[in-house]
Amino acid sequence: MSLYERLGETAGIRTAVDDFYRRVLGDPELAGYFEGVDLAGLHSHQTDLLVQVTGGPAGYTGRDLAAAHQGRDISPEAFDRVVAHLVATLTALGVGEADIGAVGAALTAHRDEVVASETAA
Ligand code: HEM
Repeated sequence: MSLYERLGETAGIRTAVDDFYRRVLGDPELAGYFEGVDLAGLHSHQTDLLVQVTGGPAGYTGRDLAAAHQGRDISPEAFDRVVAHLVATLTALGVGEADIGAVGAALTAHRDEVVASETAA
């Protein structure tokens, strides 16, 4: 069974993404990054991406992660908080520890594309 199936396929992943953004937007240290963002579009792209990377159908049509996050001045601390919220979501939904580790590792692999580099203007 793929991770996609264990997460409850697209419906389960959508539920997880909703819970995840509730946590992120409710975090005063993160909410500012999302001001003025089209949240419906973000939910849908984030769901498609997670479906795709966990072994479900490939349907992600958003920008690549470097382009989506460029110029947002995302700090390493903000990145870690976002990952922690996703771990909290998956824990609350009863996802197993090994699967949470796999999702966490998949996200952390993209750290350099998301976090602002110190030399960026
Ligand atoms: C590995 C971790 C992350 C992944 C996989 C991820 C994934 C995504 C995806 C798929 C999109 C949609 C792109 C599109 O619609 O074209 C997006 C947009 C966005 N992300 Fe992330 N993200 C991550 C970390 C973060 C962090 C740490 C922050 C801020 C603290 C953040 C803030 C945003 C914002 C503000 C947008 C909206 C961009 C826009 O609509 O113009 N992301 N992210």
